[in-house]
Amino acid sequence: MARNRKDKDSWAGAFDKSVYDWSSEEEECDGRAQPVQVLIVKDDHSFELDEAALSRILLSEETREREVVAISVAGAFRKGKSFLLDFMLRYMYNQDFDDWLGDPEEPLTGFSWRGGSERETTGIQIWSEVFLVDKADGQKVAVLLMDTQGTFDSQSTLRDSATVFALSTMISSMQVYNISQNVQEDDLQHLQLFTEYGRLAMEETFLKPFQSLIFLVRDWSFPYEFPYGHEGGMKFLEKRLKISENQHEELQNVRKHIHSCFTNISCFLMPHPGLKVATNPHFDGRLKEIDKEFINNLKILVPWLLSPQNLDVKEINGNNITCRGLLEYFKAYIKIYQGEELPHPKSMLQATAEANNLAAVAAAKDLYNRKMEGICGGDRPFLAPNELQARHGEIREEALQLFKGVKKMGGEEFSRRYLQQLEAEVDEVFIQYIKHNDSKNIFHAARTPATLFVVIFVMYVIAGVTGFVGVDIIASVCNMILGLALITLCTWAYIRYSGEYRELGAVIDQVAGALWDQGSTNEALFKLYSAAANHRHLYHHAFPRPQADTTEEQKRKRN
Ligand SMILES: Nc1nc2c(ncn2[C@@H]2O[C@H](COP(=O)(O)OP(=O)(O)OP(=O)(O)O)[C@@H](O)[C@H]2O)c(=O)[nH]1
Ligand SMILES: [Mg+2]
Repeated sequence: MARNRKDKDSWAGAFDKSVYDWSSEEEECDGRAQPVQVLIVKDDHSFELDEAALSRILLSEETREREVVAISVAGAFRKGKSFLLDFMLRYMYNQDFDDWLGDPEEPLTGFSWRGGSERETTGIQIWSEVFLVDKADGQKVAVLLMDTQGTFDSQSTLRDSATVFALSTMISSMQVYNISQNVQEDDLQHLQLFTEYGRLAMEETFLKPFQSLIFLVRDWSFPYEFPYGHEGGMKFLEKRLKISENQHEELQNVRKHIHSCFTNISCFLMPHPGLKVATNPHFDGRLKEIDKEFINNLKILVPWLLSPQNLDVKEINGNNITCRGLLEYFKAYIKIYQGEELPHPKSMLQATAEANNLAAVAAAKDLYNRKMEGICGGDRPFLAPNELQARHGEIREEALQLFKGVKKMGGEEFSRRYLQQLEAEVDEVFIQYIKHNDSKNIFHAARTPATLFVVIFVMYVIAGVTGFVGVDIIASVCNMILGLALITLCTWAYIRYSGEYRELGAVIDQVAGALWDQGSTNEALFKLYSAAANHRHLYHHAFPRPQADTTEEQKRKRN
């Protein structure tokens, strides 16, 4: 459904109380405007896009080809986001009236809001009615209002909060960042985390990924420092987001990141709405119970956000997006968050604990590598394998002790995983050291040519003997093998000299190695056998046969 904001007749019906009298859970059954749940966060913390509902809003005849302005309000839970959006709705319906705020006795309805400490809004909700607004250049744009799940409620993981915030920032052209009392460093850090999570899911672009960011500071209590409103807000924000040389790098990075993400950044300081709003459980949003100061600033804030000249059309990669385009982007973005390719954002403690443990793993591995290099690395001479194994054992233990000795956050259980990782990595590196050490063994290096020489020699002798005896067929087979071995030897020599065709060289080495091992095992078996045969008398001497038993048995047999 779309409503033309200039269409006064339609406004009267729209502002009728019944229009707003909707709970967010109800379906749009009789065409009356209501919030529509388009992004659902399920109990298992997965996300689902209600494509049908979103299509109904974005693909209606009047809106689908119109350029879209998407306004979202996001921030921590229970800070009056939905409450503010309902005033925005009033403005959209009543804009042409001076007194757009309406009747002081009128309860505030629209997006579902309430008092209390438990969260209210979940996922992302969009007002079912798209407002058609005439911009100054005569173009009609479609304005979409979006309410979001508050971040950091007790039922959401950090990933849930980051995803909802990131998605709303990616989809909207104007993101109102609703914060309470002040712009704290953690507000900036969370914004950095969430926008980075959004940027990760978007294609790389040379343009800034997001458009307008409006810091909306609620319950501002220092008007004597910076006055309420936009101008005070801008001066305040300028001070907060200033980057200076002598600032710590961490502070600079957060600020640089925020500047690099948004095309426009502004700020508005809002006064406290009064104790009735904040603490009275029966407060239903009627104006007469809200502080005058708050209402006065509301009258400035909402037109400042929503008047036609201030509406920013949604742009992606420099192109204006229509409602139809926005639907496609929404579908594409949600797929990325449903998949597993994005890393999960981590809590500060978890990220710090991981960094601590990884740093300790790196330091321990470094120690191991340094010490092993001193023993068998580079051009150190060949070391007996037993000795190498013993030294590895000592140094490995030293590295593990170093890891265990470093102070790390996250606890024993958490760091055990990293200890196992360290052990595995050290053992893997040790295999490389063994290979490196082996390669320095001159006999090892000569194994391939030696094997090939032996094959050539043996084949030569067998071919000679069998040829002499007259078994020509065997002689020619041996000659063939001899030729092959000779070619292989030449090829191997060329590969070793030129460094080309290294794969082929590796195959030759492997085959020669296998032959060598085969030969040496056979040889070892042969040696074992002949030693056993030569020294059989010693065996009999050590384990004499049970003579008596045998004679008795023989006697029994004879009987
Ligand atoms: N202190 C204070 N309270 C406000 C303000 N605006 C609204 N409230 C009150 O804050 C409470 C929560 O309002 P909601 O609009 O439901 O808050 P929300 O941020 O949408 O909450 P979630 O949907 O749970 O994230 C209500 O009792 C409002 O009366 C404000 O500017 N300051
Ligand atoms: Mg809400």
